[in-house]
Amino acid sequence: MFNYTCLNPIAQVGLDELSDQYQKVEDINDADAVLVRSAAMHDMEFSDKLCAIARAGAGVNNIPLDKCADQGIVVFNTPGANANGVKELVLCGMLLAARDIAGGMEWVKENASDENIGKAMEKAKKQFAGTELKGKKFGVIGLGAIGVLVANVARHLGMDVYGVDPFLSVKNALSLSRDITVVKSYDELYEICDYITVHVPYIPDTKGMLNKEAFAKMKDGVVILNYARDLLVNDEDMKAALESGKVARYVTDFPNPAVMQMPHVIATPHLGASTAESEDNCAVMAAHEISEFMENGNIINSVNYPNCDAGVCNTKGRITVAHRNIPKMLNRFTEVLSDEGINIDHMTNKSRGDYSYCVFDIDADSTQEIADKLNAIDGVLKVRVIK
Ligand SMILES: NC(=O)c1ccc[n+]([C@@H]2O[C@H](COP(=O)([O-])OP(=O)(O)OC[C@H]3O[C@@H](n4cnc5c(N)ncnc54)[C@H](O)[C@@H]3O)[C@@H](O)[C@H]2O)c1
Ligand SMILES: O=C(O)CC[C@@H](O)C(=O)O
Repeated sequence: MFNYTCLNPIAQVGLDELSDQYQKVEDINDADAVLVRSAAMHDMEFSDKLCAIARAGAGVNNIPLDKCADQGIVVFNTPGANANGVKELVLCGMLLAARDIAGGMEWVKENASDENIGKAMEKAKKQFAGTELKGKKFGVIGLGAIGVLVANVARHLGMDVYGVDPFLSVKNALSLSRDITVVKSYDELYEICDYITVHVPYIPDTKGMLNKEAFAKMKDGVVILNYARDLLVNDEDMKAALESGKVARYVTDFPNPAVMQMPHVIATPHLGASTAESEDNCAVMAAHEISEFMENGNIINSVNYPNCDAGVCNTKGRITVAHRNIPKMLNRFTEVLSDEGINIDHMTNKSRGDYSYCVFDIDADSTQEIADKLNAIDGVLKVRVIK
């Protein structure tokens, strides 16, 4: 039996994917696995029992990835599962920025009881007029799951689309409409675009990337869309850019008190992934990742350990070892197993940065005693008896 806990509401359709081998618990200290969305986990302590955290979503900046890796806790996310939900909201944000739809709707509410509203609005409407998206230059920073969809939809609207991504994958490059221009530097994109949208993870390298130096290179009156994370934008510099007119509109899914004091802000309350479809997709993918890991020891879509797929175990036993990526570890593991007279039928070892993960399929039943001996090796972070 495996225990799991949910730190945020997780769509039931996902939880239903967990078999009757799983029971929900309230206390994270009793859990083998955690399902989470945006709950802040940086200040949490994790028990030795905890093996896996699945983020039902893309961004993992709410989870202490290195601390988890050091404790042998594998963290997963659900790549692409909510990308369409975000794409549709970005499209909405572009339209809200191009035309004063919100102002117009507000005016209608205020004048709702005016018998002559039909006449009055024909006079009033000029104050809400805007521009069209067609023909405008649109820049996408980060051509991942969301960025690619946003770039393609903008192209279909007749925009002239540019993208930049220093780590563009072949899969994503192939998913881009052919007439989208991929540029090599942010500067190239900043100089030409009327609309700039950001879809990169929040990591030390991207912190505050939209700052006064970046704004200085952009066209006057540029529209900035941020459906990625608040701290990608330097708030003080954004305030100055909005006040001077350098940035005409800041459309963000991440309001805070400082942002809400700024002029020309269009804000939504982190709604990008809040659609029934995205929530279901993320929950189902997260539940599959947890089941595969808890039941077979396989790692799919991890963000702090290597992916590792040894399939279903067809031998008598399976043991997994999360360990530091340092020399001689495999020698030590095989020594423990051979000292026990155990033959290894199949072994997979994968590494990612400072961490490695090993799956041993053996010709004997795994015992807690063997697991304890492996656990005692310096550099081992977590050993699990799968079978
Ligand atoms: N508003 C929301 O509700 C919502 C929903 C989903 C995701 N997000 C945010 O959007 C981000 C992107 O999501 P995704 O699903 O597209 O992720 P993704 O991993 O598919 O794409 C991220 C892309 O950013 C690129 N990248 C990384 N560092 C970069 C850099 N320094 N400069 C340019 N590109 C860089 C990567 O190569 C990758 O292609 C997430 O990390 C998350 O913070 C927000
Ligand atoms: O869970 C959510 O609602 C938001 C998720 C989103 O920010 C993400 O990074 O996937």
